[in-house]
Amino acid sequence: MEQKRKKRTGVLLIQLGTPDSPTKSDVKTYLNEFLNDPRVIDYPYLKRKLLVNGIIIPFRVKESAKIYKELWDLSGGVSPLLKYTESKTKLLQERFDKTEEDVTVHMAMRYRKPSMESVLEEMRKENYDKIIIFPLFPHHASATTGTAIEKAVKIISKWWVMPEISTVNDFYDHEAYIDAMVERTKEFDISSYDRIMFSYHGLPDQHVDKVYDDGLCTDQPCETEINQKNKLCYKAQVYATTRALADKLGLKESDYTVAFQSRLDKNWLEPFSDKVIEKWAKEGAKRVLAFSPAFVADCLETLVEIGVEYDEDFRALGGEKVQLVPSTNDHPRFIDCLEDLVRERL
Ligand SMILES: C=CC1=C(C)c2cc3[nH]c(cc4nc(cc5[nH]c(cc1n2)c(C)c5CCC(=O)O)C(CCC(=O)O)=C4C)c(C)c3C=C
Ligand SMILES: [Fe+2]
Repeated sequence: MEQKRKKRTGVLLIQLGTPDSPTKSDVKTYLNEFLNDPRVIDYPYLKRKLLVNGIIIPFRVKESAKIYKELWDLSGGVSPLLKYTESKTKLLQERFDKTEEDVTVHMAMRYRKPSMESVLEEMRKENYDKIIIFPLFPHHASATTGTAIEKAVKIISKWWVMPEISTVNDFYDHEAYIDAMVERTKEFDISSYDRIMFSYHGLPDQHVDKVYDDGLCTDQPCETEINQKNKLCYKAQVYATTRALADKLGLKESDYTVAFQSRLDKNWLEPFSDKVIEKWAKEGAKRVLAFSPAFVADCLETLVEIGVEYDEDFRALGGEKVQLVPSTNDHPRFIDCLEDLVRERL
């Protein structure tokens, strides 16, 4: 009898992407690719072009390049987002190298390099039986998970031979992801902080409203429950992560605040993290512990926005310290999470 052939699986870990370097020209190229994505700035083509290329990029690029330079300086001359995506890929591969399964782990960035086109072309040549598209975002958003899956599927759909395809849509409540965040907290004495913030990347209100066929996100109980209607709503998922984390950290609801950072304009999810920090400083708070669970790798938004800018603003108003809890990065418990999510799909 013929021996059963072993199934070959290729995993594609996808991160958001980062500029090639912190120069103005590389940051401009990155912002141009990123912000012209219709799932990110969801306006009709001409309106988006005018807004992004006529207003946002010209007004933003100088400041963005400056903060990217700060990030590179803080992180040894590399993008931490790229560095940690590479180390996650290597560590996950090592897990599968020790097993019977034939699994190869690749990584790509949705914007810039390594590009999804080039990595998926390598994967096509491998002739995998199955491809697992794995965006590295715990919370589902059209601007992150959605665009990564759409692009991968668009590229694969042009192949002559189609492999089996599986996707990871979210992992906001995966036990190992929550545990990895909790492990990161162990180097801090939570009881020594007078305020605790869970600061998530923001989203325009209209992005969460578009999850619902009738009504708005604010009509839903997203802050207190996940249900059939809001299960893929970013806001509902970040609150669910917060409840799971608070539970494991032994925090009561009154001990912490959920807030949203990195907005481009005022019609984004509220409360805004920077405003909350400002209010706390004015109330006389001295020490803030800030978690940023939407990011599974440290990046501009964690190391510079929270770790430097919020800290400076807080001190300027009389506070002592905004302490960032590092992202899960390549913590072994987070690699457990990745392994688990792949294994469930083999
Ligand atoms: C964690 C999930 C993310 C969501 C949701 C998200 C939405 C979103 N972001 C922008 C605009 C910008 N984001 C920028 C940086 C950035 N964003 C994420 C993740 C999410 N974004 C990451 C991981 C990073 C950092 C990348 C790095 O290189 O370290 C930037 C660039 C920086 C800046 O100029 O401030 C912009 C711009 C929008 C418009 C959006 C949803 C609509
Ligand atoms: Fe962003």
